[in-house]
Amino acid sequence: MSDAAIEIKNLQKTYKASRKAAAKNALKGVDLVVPRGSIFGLLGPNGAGKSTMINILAGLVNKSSGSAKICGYDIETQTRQARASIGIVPQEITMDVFFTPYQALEIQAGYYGVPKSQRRTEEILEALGLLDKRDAYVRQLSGGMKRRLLIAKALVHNPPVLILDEPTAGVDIELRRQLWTYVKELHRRGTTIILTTHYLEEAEALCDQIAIIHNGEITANESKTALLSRLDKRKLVITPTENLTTIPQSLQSLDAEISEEGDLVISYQAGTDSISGLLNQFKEAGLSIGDLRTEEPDLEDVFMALTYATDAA
Ligand SMILES: Nc1ncnc2c1ncn2[C@@H]1O[C@H](COP(=O)(O)OP(=O)(O)OP(=O)(O)O)[C@@H](O)[C@H]1O
Repeated sequence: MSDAAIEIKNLQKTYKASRKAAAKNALKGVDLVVPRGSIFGLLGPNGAGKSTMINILAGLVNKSSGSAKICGYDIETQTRQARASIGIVPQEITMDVFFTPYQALEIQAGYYGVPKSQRRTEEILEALGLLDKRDAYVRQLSGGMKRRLLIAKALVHNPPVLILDEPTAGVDIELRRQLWTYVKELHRRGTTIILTTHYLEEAEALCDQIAIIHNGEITANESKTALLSRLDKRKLVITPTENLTTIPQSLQSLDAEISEEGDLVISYQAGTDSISGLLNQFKEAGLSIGDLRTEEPDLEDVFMALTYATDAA
């Protein structure tokens, strides 16, 4: 059995020009390996190519060149096994509203050829908190319930790989927590999870490996810890004893700002700038320190640096 849940090699996609738009090179030779058993975050700004990549894996978009395997099965030559190995929770809520959740899952199971004796319809409905809605019409479900039903549909054939495309966009915090509890449970039982999200703190909390895609190219792909340690920018947050409303003249050469709380926040390079030097400058400006702390970069800082640094250059 292949060690990789997903193995993509030199994947390219060019959307043909239409009357309304020029041709678009959406994926420019992507190489990506998603290890089995990981919770893998795929991050990128709007239009980066995430959906194109996912849709190629799902068989909804044809690649222009390159290859992709799901659990070792080539999407082109072993299409049936590749499709059976993956469940996809789409971004948009698209569902036939005239069925009940129970019927929707049964139809989906039929579509995947799951024999009646092996169906887990009730179990899945229960796991996603939808059992009491099993016979309600989908159109009567709340937005959050519809989203849970989408996850349920992606699970009927028990796929070893589950892709969640922006699953919590517009979902309230309570429901988001519930969804993640269930996703973590699936992961614990051995499912590889791939997640695209705009909520960077969500990727930071959940994913063990993260790839960043930008303009159809992978710009980073490493463990979350390695990614976070990439930036040597740190923040020194000083709470002065006196009220500070403007940055004193002698500190204006620093990368400093005053926060809403009235703290002086100085960004510095770890390893280059010395904290004691910064503190001396602060004291020389005639200020005294009430409190002091340093902050590590978060995923948002790393994402911004990796995604937009090259654009600005
Ligand atoms: N069917 C299509 N025809 C032409 N161009 C397309 C088509 N689908 C996507 N594109 C273009 O390809 C690029 C990548 O789009 P894609 O939807 O893969 O990005 P994304 O990273 O998923 O963005 P988002 O986060 O907004 O969903 C974009 O420039 C988009 O406009």
